Amino acid sequence: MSQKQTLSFQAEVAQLLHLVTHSLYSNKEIFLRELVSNASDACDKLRYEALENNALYEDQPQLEVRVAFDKQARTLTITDNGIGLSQQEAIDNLGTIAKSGTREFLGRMSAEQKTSATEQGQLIGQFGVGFYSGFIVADRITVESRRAGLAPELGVRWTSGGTGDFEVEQITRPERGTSVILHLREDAVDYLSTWKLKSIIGKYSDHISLPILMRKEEWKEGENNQPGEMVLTEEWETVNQASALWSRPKKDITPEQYQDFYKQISHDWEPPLAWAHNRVEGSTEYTQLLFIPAKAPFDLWNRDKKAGVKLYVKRVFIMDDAESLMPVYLRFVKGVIDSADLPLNVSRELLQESRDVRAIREGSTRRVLSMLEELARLEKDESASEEDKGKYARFWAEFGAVLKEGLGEDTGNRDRLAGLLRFASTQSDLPSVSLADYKARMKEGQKAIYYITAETLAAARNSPQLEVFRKKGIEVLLMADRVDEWALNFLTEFDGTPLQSVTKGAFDLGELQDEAEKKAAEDAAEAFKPVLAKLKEALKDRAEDVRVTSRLVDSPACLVVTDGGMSLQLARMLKQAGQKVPDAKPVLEVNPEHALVKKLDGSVHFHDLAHILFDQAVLAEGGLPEDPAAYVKRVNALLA
Ligand SMILES: Nc1ncnc2c1ncn2[C@@H]1O[C@H](COP(=O)(O)OP(=O)(O)OP(=O)(O)O)[C@@H](O)[C@H]1O
Repeated sequence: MSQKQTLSFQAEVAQLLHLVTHSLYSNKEIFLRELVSNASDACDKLRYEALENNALYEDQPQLEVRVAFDKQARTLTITDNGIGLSQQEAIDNLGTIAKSGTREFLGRMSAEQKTSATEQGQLIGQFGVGFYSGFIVADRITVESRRAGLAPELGVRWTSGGTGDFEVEQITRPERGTSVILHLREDAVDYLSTWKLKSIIGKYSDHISLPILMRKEEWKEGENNQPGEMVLTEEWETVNQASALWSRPKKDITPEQYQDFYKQISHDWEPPLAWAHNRVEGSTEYTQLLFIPAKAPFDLWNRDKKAGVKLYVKRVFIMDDAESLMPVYLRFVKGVIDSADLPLNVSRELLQESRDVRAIREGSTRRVLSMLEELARLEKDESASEEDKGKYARFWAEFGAVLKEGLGEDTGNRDRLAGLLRFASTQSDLPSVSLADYKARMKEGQKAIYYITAETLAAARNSPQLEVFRKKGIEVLLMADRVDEWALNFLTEFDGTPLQSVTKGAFDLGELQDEAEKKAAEDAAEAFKPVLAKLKEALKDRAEDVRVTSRLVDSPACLVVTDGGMSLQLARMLKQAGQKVPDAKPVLEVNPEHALVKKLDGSVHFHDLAHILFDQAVLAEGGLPEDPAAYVKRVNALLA
C-alpha cells in the first residue's frame, strides 16, 4: 500500500464513537489514562515478544512513553516505543472493536437512552472505550506507527475525524512504536499545560511501570518589561513514579493509590469494595493485589469473558486473560498476580498444567473468600462505619448469583461458600439471611433448613407449600435466582443440618408436629382412602401418585416431586432452553380439610373437579395447564 486509502469504521465503532463524544463529557480527562495505558500495553507486548527475538529492541532497549504538546498547533501527542502497528494492524485494530459482547453492550446503551449522561458515561467507562476516548477531546486523531522488526518504510499513518471513516497511508518512520496525535477541540485547550497533564498522569498512571516523560519547563523572565512565563526546554523528565504499585511495600501505598490503580485496570469509576495486597512466600512465591468491584460489569453473565486478573512474571506483563488464575465463579475479581517463579515465556498450555499456577489459583481463591468473609463480618460489627456495614449487602446484590456457581464448581471451598450465601426468607424481604442466621432461629425440634425455589420471589413467597410453615412460624428460605436450583443440588447440608426443599419429597415435619396432629392426619388419610383411589384413577395420566397432605392450610392441592427429582420449575426452565427433560410425573397432594376437596366425595362433577384441582396446582406453582382451553371449559361448566 502506498496510496492513501479511505476505509469505513465497523458499524459498532461508529456507534461507540457517537456515544463517546456525547456521554463522556463530564469525565473528559480519562482519555489520557486510556492512551497512556495503551502505550504501556504496547511496551509490555514488545517486551514479551522480545523474549523470543531480542532483535526487536533494535537499538532502543529502554521502553518509555512520552507526552508532549504544541500550543501553536493545538496538538497533544502520546508516543511510545512499544510494539507498534503494521498497516494491516492499524486497519484492523483502530477500525473495529474486537471485544466480545460489544453488540449487546451497544444495544443496552441505546435501550438506556433515557438514563443520564453521567450514568451512560459510567457504563461506557466500564466497557472500556480505550483508544476511541481520544475523540472526547480531539476532533481529529492521527496515529503514526511502525511495528517493531519492520523496515522504516513500512510505517503507517492513520487519521480520522471520528465519524464514519478513516484514512490510512504508508509512511517512513525510523522510530519503532506509535505516536497518537490529538488535534484538540477548542474546548479542550486546557490540556495544553504541563501542570494539568502532570496532575492527570499522577492521578491515573503513577503506577505504570514504565517511565512517562514530559519536557521540562523552566521559568523565563520577560524581556522589555513583559511578564515572565514558563517555557518548555529540550530536556525530558520522568513524571510518574514508574514502579509497579504492587511491588511497593504496603505501608507506602495510600488507599487513594489503591483505588486509582483499581480504576485504571478496571475502567470502573467507582472505588472497589475491598482489596487485598500480599506477598505470598513458600514453595511458590508471588504477589497478589486483588480487588472486589462495587458494581457488576455489563457482561458478568458471559462466562467466557476475559478474566479480570492480569498475570505478570517479575513485573513483566504476560497476559490478561489468564483464566487459570481464578475460578470462573470469581470472574468479577480484578487485579494483578506477579509470580517470581514462572518462566517469562510461559505459554497458555503451560499455565494450565503448572503446579505453581495451581498453587497461585488456590491461594488467590482463598484470599478472595477471606476478603468476602471480612466484608460479611463487618455487617455485624457494631464498631464498623455504616458504609462498611453495608458493603457485603452491596456485594451480594451485584455478585451473589455468580458466587453461587462456586457451590458446584469449587467443592474444596464449598463450606466457606455456604457461609457466604444470603437469602430472602419468609421472615426477611431482603436477601440478607445467612444459613447461620437461619440455624440460630430454628424452632426446637426442627431438623432441616427449609427452602423453596421459584421463578420469582413473589411466586416463592405465595406458594401454597409454605402454608403450614407459616402457620407454625417456621422460616423458609426463598430462592429465585436461575442458578439456585442447580447450585442447591451441591449443597445438601450446612453445619450438620440438611437442606430440604419444601416442594420435594413427602411432607414430614418430624418433631414439629405433635402427636395429636399426626394422629388427625393419619385419620384423615384413612377416611379419605376411597376418594384418593378415585382421584388416582381420574388423574392416572398426569400424576404419579395422589396423597393426602398436612402441608396445606388454605389451598386445596399442590404438586410435589419425589426426593432427588428435578423440580417442576427447573424442568420448565430447561424445556424453554430447548433441552431434553426426562418425563417425570409429579405427585398431587390434597388438603382433606379444604371445602373443594371435601366436595369431591359423591360429586357428579368428580372427574372435572379432579382435573381442575390438578391444573390449579400447576398454576399456583407458576406453570401453565397442559391444555389451558380444557381447563377454562371445565371451570366455566362449574360456574355456570
Ligand atoms: N499505542 C499503541 N501501540 C500499539 N497498538 C495499539 C496502541 N494503541 C492501541 N493499539 C491497538 O489498538 C487496539 C484497540 O485499542 P483500544 O484501546 O480501543 O482497545 P484495547 O486496548 O484492546 O482494550 P482496552 O482499552 O479495554 O484494554 C489495541 O488492542 C491495540 O492492538
